[in-house]
Amino acid sequence: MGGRDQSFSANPADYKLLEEVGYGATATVYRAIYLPLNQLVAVKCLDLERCNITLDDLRREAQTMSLIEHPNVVRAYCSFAVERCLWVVLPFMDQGSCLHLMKIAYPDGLQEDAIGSILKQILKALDYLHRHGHIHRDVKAGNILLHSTGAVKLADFGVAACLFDSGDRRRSRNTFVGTPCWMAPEVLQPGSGYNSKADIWSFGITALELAHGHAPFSKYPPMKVLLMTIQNAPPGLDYDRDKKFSKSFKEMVATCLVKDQTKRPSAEKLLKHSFFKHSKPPELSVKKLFADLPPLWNRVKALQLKDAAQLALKKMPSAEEEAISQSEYKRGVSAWNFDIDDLKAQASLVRDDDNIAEMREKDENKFFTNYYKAGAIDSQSGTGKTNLEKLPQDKITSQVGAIDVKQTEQLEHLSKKDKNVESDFQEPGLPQNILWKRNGSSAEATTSSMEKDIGTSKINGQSAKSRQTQSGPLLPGMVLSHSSSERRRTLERLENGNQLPEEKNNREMQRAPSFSGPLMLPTRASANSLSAPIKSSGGFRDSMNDKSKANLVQIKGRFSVTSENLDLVKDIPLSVVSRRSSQGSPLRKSASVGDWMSDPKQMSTGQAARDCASDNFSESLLMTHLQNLSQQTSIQQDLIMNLLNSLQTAEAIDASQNGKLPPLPRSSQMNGSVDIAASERERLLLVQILELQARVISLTNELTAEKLKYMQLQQQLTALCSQEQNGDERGSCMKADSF
Ligand SMILES: Nc1ncnc2c1ncn2[C@@H]1O[C@H](COP(=O)(O)OP(=O)(O)OP(=O)(O)O)[C@@H](O)[C@H]1O
Repeated sequence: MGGRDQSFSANPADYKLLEEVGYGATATVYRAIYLPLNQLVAVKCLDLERCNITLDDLRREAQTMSLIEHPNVVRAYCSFAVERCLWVVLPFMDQGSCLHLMKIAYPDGLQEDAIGSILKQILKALDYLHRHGHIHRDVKAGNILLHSTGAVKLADFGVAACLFDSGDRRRSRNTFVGTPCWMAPEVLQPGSGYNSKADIWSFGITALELAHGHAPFSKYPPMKVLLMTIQNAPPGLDYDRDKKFSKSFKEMVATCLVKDQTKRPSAEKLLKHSFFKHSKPPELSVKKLFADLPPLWNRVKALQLKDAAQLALKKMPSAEEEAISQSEYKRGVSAWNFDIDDLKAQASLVRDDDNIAEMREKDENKFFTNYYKAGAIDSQSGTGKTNLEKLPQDKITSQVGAIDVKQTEQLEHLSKKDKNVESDFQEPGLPQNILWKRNGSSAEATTSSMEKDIGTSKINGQSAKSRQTQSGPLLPGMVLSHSSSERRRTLERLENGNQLPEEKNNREMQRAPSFSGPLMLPTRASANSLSAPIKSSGGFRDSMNDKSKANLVQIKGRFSVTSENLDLVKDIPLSVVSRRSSQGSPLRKSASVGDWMSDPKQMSTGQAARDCASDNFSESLLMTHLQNLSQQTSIQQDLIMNLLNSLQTAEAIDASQNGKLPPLPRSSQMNGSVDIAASERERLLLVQILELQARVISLTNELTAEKLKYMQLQQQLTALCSQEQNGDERGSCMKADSF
C-alpha cells in the first residue's frame, strides 16, 4: 500500500504481472510486483479500444488523479501506454472491492456496523472530492476497495469530471455517464444538469447495495432501470423487510435518495448525521469481514468460474446474441445521447415479474454456494488451485443444469489453466493457509456455511415450488439468464412449454401489439380515405375489409377508390381512368396481386339471385365465367379506346397549335368542362379523319385514273411509233424497187 513517495517507472518490463484480481467494463486488474522495489502493486490494464476514451480524457484523468491526495481515495502511482492498452499502476488493495466480497461471502449484504464504517470512509472521500470541485459519478460497491488493514478507499476515476470550467465557476454537467442502478434521476433527465449531489444519490444506492447484497432494480435490464429511476418513488430501506437495520441508517439513506437534488444533503452535512457519529472504526468492523477468506485472486477465480457457469447456463446460441446483449447494456449505460422514448418503448417490453427475477437471483446464489461448497475452490491450500476436476461430472450437471460437454470442457480448461497460476510472490504478513470461514474455527465455519446453505435451499425450495405453481417445472435454462432479451426468451419458453397448442395459438392472437413484428397496416390505412389497407406482405385482397370491398369502385395499383371517396379522384387524368368504371364493370384488376377480383355489389341482382338459387352450381359458375369473359373483352375494348383517345389527344394538341381545333383547357380548375370539350374535340377529329380518308380515296382513285390514262396514252404512242416505223420501211422498199 505504500510507495506514494517512491517513483514508479513507465517501463512495462519493470512490472511482473501475477494473478487477475479484478475486471470491469473497460479494464482488467492484476496483482503485480514492481521489480525495482520488490513491491506489490495493482496494474489496471485499460483497453483503449474498448473504453472509447480520447487522449484528452486520458490527460484530464491523469491530471485529476495526480492532484488527489486523500487516505480514502485510490491514487495512481503512474500510467503509461502498452500497445493498445493503458497501464495504470495503483496501490494494491488486497481484499478487492466490496462487490466481490459480497458476491463471494455475503450475498445478502453486510452487517450494519461494517456498512457504517465503510460508508463513512467513502463519505469522507466524497467530501474531499466535492470540495476540490470533482464529481466522482461512479460511486458503487464495485468501486469501494478494501485492504486487510481495514483501509477503505474509493477507486475508479475513469469517469470523474472536473466541476470547474476555466473561469472557475461551478457548473452543471450535461453529459450522461455512470452505471444505471446508481444513477441519479437528474443525470438521466436530458438537459436538467447535475452536480455533486448526483454522487450523494449514488452513495444512497450504494448504502442499499451493501445492505442487501445488490443495488435496487439490479435485476432489471438497464433501460428499465433508467425508467424506474425517473418514474418510480425513490428506493429505500423497508420498514418490514429491513427490520435488522437501525432507524438512523434508514433515515440516512432516505435523505440521500431524494429526487430533488437541491434537497439532498452535501457530503459534509451528511457526515454529521447520527448514523455516522456512532460508526465504529474500520479496523474493528471492516477487518473482520475477510478475516477467514481465501486470498483475493482465488476469490476472483471463483467468481470467474461462476461467470463461466452462468454463460454456460445462458446457453447463448451464438456470440452474436451476446454482442446484442452487450450492446443493449451499452446503449443503456454508455450512450451519451440516449432517447428516452426509445428507452420507454424498450422498457415497456420487459415484464415486471419480480418473483421470477428474484427467484433467478436466489437460484444463482444457490448454485454458487453449492458449487463452492462442493470444493470447487481449494480454499484450504490457499494456492489458488481449483478443484473442479475433483467434482464428479454428474454433480456439475445436477447443480448447473444442462451444461453441455463443450461447456464442461471449457470449465475444465479454466480449472486446468488455474493449476498453473501459482503465486511466486508472497505478500508479507498474509497467512497462506486460510480457511474460508467467517467466524471462529473452521468447524464452526463449515457448520454455519452448511446452515446457510440449508437456509438457502429452503428458500429455493419455496422458490421452485412457487415457480411451478406459476409457470410449470423449473427449467435449468432459466436459472441464470441476465439480459432482458434472454429473460424474455426464457419466459416465453417457459410459458409456451406449458401450453396446449390451441392455448398457444390463442395467446399468439391475443398478444399485445408487437413492436418488433411487421406493422399491421390495415388499421392505419383505414384512416386514409384514398388508400386501401396495405399489408406489408401478402396479398391486397386479404387486407381489405368488407366495407371497402362493398364500396369498391376501382383499384389503382395498391390503391382502391371506393364510392365513399370518389369525389376525391376528380383529378385523375381521363386517359388513365377507365371510362366504364362508373358503368359498373364488376371486374377489377389489382396491380399489386395481378388477380382479377369480382365485385359482388356490381353484379346484377338477378344474376346474384340466380347464382344463389341454382342447384346446378357448375352452370352458374359457367355463366359467371362467360360473363367475366365478355366483361374482360369489354375492358380490353376500354383499354383500346383509352389508347386511341391518348393518340387522338396528341393529334388534337398538334391541331390546336395549328388553330384548327378548339384549344385544350389549360387549368385543372376547369375540370367541369373537360368532358364536353374532349368529346367535341373527338367528334371534330373523327370528321376530319373521315374527310381525310375520303380525300385519300378520291385522290387514290384519281391517281389510278390518271395512271390508266397515262398507260392508254403510252399505248397509243407506242402504236403510233410502230406505225410510223412500218411506214418508213415500206417507203424505202418501194424506192429500192424503182431503182
Ligand atoms: N487497486 C486495486 N487493488 C485491488 N483490486 C482492484 C484495484 N483496482 C481495481 N480492483 C478490482 O478490479 C475491479 C475492476 O476495476 P475497475 O472498477 O477500476 O475497472 P473498470 O473497468 O473501470 O470497472 P467499471 O467501469 O465496470 O466500474 C474492481 O471492482 C476491483 O475488484
